[in-house]
Amino acid sequence: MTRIGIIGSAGRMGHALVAAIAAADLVHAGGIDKGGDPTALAVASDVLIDFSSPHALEATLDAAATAGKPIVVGTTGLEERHHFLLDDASKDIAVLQTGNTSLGVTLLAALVRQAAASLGPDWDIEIVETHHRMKLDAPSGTALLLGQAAANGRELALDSHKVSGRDGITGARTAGDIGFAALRGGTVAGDHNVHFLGEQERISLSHLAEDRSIFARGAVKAAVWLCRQRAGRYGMEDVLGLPA
Ligand SMILES: NC(=O)C1=CN([C@@H]2O[C@H](COP(=O)(O)OP(=O)(O)OC[C@H]3O[C@@H](n4cnc5c(N)ncnc54)[C@H](OP(=O)(O)O)[C@@H]3O)[C@@H](O)[C@H]2O)C=CC1
Ligand SMILES: O=C(O)C1=N[C@H](C(=O)O)C[C@H](O)C1
Repeated sequence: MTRIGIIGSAGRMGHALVAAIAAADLVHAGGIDKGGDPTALAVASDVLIDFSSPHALEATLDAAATAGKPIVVGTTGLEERHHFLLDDASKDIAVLQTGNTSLGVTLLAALVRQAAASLGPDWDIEIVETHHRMKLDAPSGTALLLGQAAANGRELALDSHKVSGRDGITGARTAGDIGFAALRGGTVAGDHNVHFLGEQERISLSHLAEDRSIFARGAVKAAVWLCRQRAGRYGMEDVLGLPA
């Protein structure tokens, strides 16, 4: 039976993961939080799942690569340098990183890509996300993932078209921008709305997470799948057999 080690085990997602591992009849190999030893955890596990902090990533990837164990990274707030670290580790081990491990958002990303490609550049794209008051990063990893899907559909680079958190005299909207707005409050597990705004008509594609158990189930499914993969970089669409 697959032994799963958790980075960020005492957190909200850590608790949800422990429940999902038990529900899937798998083995919880242990967990660490800030100050814990990722090397010992990697040795004791068949696969690692990391839902913690970007600050943990470098040491966690080193531990996974040294022990030769695959890793699912769900932590958000990652910067370009973290993606270089992920690319580097994926030369030696199987690495799956995603801003959202749910089935629903993975499907939504494919739909957003298709809609962006079909509607064309005359339709403005705005992404609105709502999360609980404790969330540390914005825009959410999911919003960025959906923005990337829209940019892929339009065959353009998200970095040069991303506009986040407008305030003040912003001027008129630039054609081709992909806008992001973040709301924070209460206990919302994660709502994402992708708006396509055209001339006299609008389309909105949405995903509403009712409980973070959906992320935990997806992460556990991904971890089991990842144990059978070669070294490389993967996404949830690979696990679920959906288009990227
Ligand atoms: N991809 C997805 O589908 C999802 C991603 N997330 C992301 O997962 C992450 C965690 O979310 P959540 O569980 O709500 O957050 P919490 O704050 O509840 O938990 C984070 C945990 O990580 C631990 N941690 C912090 N720094 C380190 C470190 N350097 N090394 C090891 N452990 C550390 C914390 O320990 P301590 O208390 O000791 O600091 C804490 O137990 C966030 O980035 C969030 O956005 C969340 C849900 C779904
Ligand atoms: O911090 C959270 O809670 C969540 N984080 C992820 C994100 O940043 O998109 C996924 C989910 O929306 C919950």
